[in-house]
Amino acid sequence: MSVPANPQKHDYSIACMPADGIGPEVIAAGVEVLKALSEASGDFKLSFQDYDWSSETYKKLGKYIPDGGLEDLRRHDAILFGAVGAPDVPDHISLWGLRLAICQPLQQFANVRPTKILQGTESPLRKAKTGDLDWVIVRENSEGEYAGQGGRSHQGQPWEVATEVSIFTRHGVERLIRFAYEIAQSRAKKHITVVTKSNAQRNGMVMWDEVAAIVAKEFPDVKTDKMLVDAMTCRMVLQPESLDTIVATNLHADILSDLAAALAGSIGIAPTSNLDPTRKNPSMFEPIHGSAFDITGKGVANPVGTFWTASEMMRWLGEEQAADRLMECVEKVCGRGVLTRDLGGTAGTKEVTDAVVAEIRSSYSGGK
Ligand SMILES: NC(=O)c1ccc[n+]([C@@H]2O[C@H](COP(=O)([O-])OP(=O)(O)OC[C@H]3O[C@@H](n4cnc5c(N)ncnc54)[C@H](O)[C@@H]3O)[C@@H](O)[C@H]2O)c1
Ligand SMILES: O=C(O)C[C@@H](O)C(=O)O
Ligand SMILES: [K+]
Ligand SMILES: [Mn+2]
Repeated sequence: MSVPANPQKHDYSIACMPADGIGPEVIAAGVEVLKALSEASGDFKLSFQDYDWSSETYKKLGKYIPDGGLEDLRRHDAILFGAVGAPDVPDHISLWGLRLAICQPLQQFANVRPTKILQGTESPLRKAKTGDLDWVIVRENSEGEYAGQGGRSHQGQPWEVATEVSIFTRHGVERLIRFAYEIAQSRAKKHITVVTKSNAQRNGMVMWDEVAAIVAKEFPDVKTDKMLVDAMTCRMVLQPESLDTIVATNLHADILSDLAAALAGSIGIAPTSNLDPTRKNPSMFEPIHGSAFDITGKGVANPVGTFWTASEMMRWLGEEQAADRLMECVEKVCGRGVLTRDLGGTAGTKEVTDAVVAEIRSSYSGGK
C-alpha cells in the first residue's frame, strides 16, 4: 500500500506551520537543522513556505484555516507542524480547527510514532537501557473515537445528554492494520502487537481483532500478538523489550504513545508522522508533544522531538541517508550530555540546536 517516493526528486517544498506555544520555538530549531543538513550534505534542496495558521489567527479572524487553505497546502511535498492549543481557546476548538482539520481531509490515516531510549539519556524504568525500548506505535488517524460523531442536547440542564460515538469502518481499520504490518515487516524483529479493548467494546473492537487476524495471513513472516489496552500499559512498563511494532485505535494509541515517550525519557523527544500512505496528499510531520504553555517563551523546550520529526520527514520524502545522518548527529549530541531540563540536563533549546548543527557540519566535512 505504501507507494515509494519519487527517487528522481531531490528538491522539496515544505509548508512550515509552527502554530502555538512552543511550536514556533521548536520548529525554528528544526528548520535551522534541516537547512544545515541540506547545505552540508548537498544531497537535496528544501524551500520552506511559512503558514501563520494558529490560535492567534483564529482569535483575529474566527478561523484557523483560511478559505482555500487546504487546496494551497496540497501543493507542498510535506507539512512541518509545531503544536496547536492556547490557554484562551477551548482545546476541542483548536484541535478540530487545525490539526484534525488537516489530517482528516488530507487522508493522513496512519499516525506513526517511533520511540526509543536515545544514547546518553535515561529511561525512568530502572532496568531499561538504550536498545531495550525501541518501538513504533501505529495510530489510526482518521476515525474511531475521533470521528467527531455525536452531540449534546439540553445543554446545561440536569438532564443534559452528550454522545461521543466511535466509528470503525472495515475499510479504515483494514488499511491501517495492513500499513502497520508493512512497518513491522520492515523492522528487524518482525513483531507486531495488536491492541484493542475487545472485552468491553464488543462491536468495533471485535471487528478490529477479526480484521487483524485476516491481514496477519498476508504477512506470514511477521509474528503477531494481541493485548487488551489496559494490560498493555503494564507490559510497556514491565517488559519493554518484548514489544516492537504496536497498532491501536486513534484514542488508545494517543494515550499509549505519550506513555511510550515518557518511558523513553521525555515527551520532548518523540516524533509523529501523519501519513497518507497512498501519497495522493502531502503528509504532515510534528513532534508528539503539545504547545506546552508552562514552558513557552523560556528557551527550554526540547527540540529533539522536532529533529527526529524532521528526520522522519526526510525519510518519507526518500532521503534515507540524510534522515539516518540527522539522527546519528542528534544521538551524538545527546550522548555528549547536551540535554534539556526534561532529560535531566541544563542546556536550552538554542544550545542543543547549535550543537546538532555543528555536529552535522563536522560529520559531512569528515567525508561521506
Ligand atoms: N498535536 C498537537 O498539536 C497537540 C498535542 C498534544 C497537546 N496539544 C495541545 O497542547 C496544549 C497543552 O497540552 P498538554 O499540556 O496536555 O500537553 P503538552 O505536550 O503540551 O505538555 C505536557 C507536559 O510536557 C512538557 N513538554 C511538552 N513538550 C516539551 C518539550 N518539547 N520539551 C520539554 N517539555 C515539554 C510540558 O512543559 C508539560 O509539562 C493543549 O491545548 C492541547 O490540546 C496539541
Ligand atoms: O489527540 C490528538 O490528536 C491531539 C494530541 O494529543 C496529539 O497526540 O496530537
Ligand atoms: K505536536
Ligand atoms: Mn496526544
